[in-house]
Amino acid sequence: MTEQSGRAERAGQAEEVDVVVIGMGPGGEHIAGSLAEAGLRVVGVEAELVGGECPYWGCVPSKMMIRAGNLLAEARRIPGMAGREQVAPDWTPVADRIRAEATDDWDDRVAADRFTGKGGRLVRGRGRLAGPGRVTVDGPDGRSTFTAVRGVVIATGSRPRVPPVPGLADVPFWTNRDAIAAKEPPRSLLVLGGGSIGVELAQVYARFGTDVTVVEAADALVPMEEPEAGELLARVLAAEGLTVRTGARAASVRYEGDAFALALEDGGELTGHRLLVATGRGADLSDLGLDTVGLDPGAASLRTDGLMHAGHALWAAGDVTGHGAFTHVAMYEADIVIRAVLGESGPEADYRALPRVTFTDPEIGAVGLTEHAARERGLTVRTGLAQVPSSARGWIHKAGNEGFVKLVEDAERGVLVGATTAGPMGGEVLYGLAVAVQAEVPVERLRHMIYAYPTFHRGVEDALRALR
Ligand SMILES: Cc1cc2nc3c(=O)[nH]c(=O)nc-3n(C[C@H](O)[C@H](O)[C@H](O)COP(=O)(O)OP(=O)(O)OC[C@H]3O[C@@H](n4cnc5c(N)ncnc54)[C@H](O)[C@@H]3O)c2cc1C
Ligand SMILES: NC(=O)c1ccc[n+]([C@@H]2O[C@H](COP(=O)([O-])OP(=O)(O)OC[C@H]3O[C@@H](n4cnc5c(N)ncnc54)[C@H](O)[C@@H]3O)[C@@H](O)[C@H]2O)c1
Repeated sequence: MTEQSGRAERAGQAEEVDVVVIGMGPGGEHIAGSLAEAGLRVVGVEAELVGGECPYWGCVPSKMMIRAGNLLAEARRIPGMAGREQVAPDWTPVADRIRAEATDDWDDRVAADRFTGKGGRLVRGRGRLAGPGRVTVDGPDGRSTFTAVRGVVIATGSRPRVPPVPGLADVPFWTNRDAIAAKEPPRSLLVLGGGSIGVELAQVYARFGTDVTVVEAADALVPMEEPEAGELLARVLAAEGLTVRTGARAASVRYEGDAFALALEDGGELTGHRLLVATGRGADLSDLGLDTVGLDPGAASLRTDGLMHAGHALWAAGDVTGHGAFTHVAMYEADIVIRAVLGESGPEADYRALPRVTFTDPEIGAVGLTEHAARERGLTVRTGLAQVPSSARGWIHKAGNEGFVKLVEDAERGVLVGATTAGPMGGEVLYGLAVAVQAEVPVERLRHMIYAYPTFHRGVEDALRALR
């Protein structure tokens, strides 16, 4: 604390700074750090850990778990391909690695020092707006108030959405945080929700010996993606011994002894030693003081324009904007905010080629519109589908080669508006198609280029040939 800020706080006055960033997840940390490096007086406000959900309870530790699960799965593919295998899964190195390498045992000192090393000032506590350009923070040392002369950035992320299933609020269910911090795999696990979190964590735990059941209300797993992706995952997960229940709605939940009982609307009942609720995430705008700047605290997300303005001298980035709960969206929007605050020109936000990767095995890469979404928009759609196992590389790969490439073309313009790449390294195969969607490369051009043999991405050429 500087002498001036100490005096201001003791006197109960507002301290003047250039920018206040509320929420220091991937989006907020990038904005606050970059603006501080640019020489602005920046206060970063964080209620929990600098770095947010991604490094401590999200992307990073979950992908460490997935890497470990994939190693086991690859070893189990050795018979018939490369000899004999004897695999003994052990969660200890996974849990240890998450503590030692990913999260420092959920200690954010390195991230906090990184920010202050750039010249920023970290204020711990819960921030809220108290009028235009004014922020109060309630923290361990009491309340501080700031006036941000350039403006305020809201990057408060999202939190799990818990459905109103009778009994659920009264039982000790897991969210992603418990599933990431677990020191041992449970004997059995019920997973409510078959979206990204549900399927990624379900497959990992099953590979470490947990008896897993996935309960998804929609008719398919990962229902926001192409139906072929959900069908593929259901088939693969079932082959690995998981139980997958789609079109299944939970009617009530009980916790008795050491087990959960999940009653379904169709009359069935499922049991498990742990219950992971992974039914989506959403922003919580209720306690951000949005009413003090004329915005609706009851909205589902913070509406922004193309330069991420949520209001006058007020910007937002990341999950809170509702454009896709992904770290790459938070970072992309953060870059736009940084430019806007610094008065630099640049393109507005463009979500046409928003990439998603579900890191199951097979990975599900997707970009742009699904066939359904494209038809809903009234486009004249042609689709092309190619199966990975029938490609040269897929056939060579053999064990674990399930997957497909699906292309969605706006036939009137002759450009791709969406693509899905499921299979080994599906998320990496996606890249070329993300460029094609973003740059609107004519399908005719894509047809007449050279695809290296025998790569997985050569399936794109087959799918282009199948467009109709
Ligand atoms: C299990 C899991 C796996 C995931 N895997 C991936 C993946 O592989 N790839 C990917 O792209 N995305 C993944 N995500 C999503 C990714 O974690 C989020 O999209 C990303 O963290 C969003 O960043 P953010 O900055 O918007 O918000 P967050 O990371 O949510 O950070 C927001 C921060 O704001 C703080 N905060 C909130 N309110 C206040 C307040 N009033 N005052 C002060 N501080 C406040 C919070 O404490 C938090 O630290 C995953 C998420 C989960 C849960
Ligand atoms: N690989 C990645 O990039 C990655 C990984 C994990 C999470 N994430 C991000 O985090 C967000 C949240 O993940 P998520 O998996 O919780 O949400 P999600 O929106 O991906 O999936 C939630 C699923 O739960 C289902 N559902 C909702 N209510 C239900 C109910 N009562 N009973 C049964 N099923 C129900 C939905 O139909 C949906 O399929 C994702 O949208 C994604 O943006 C990304």
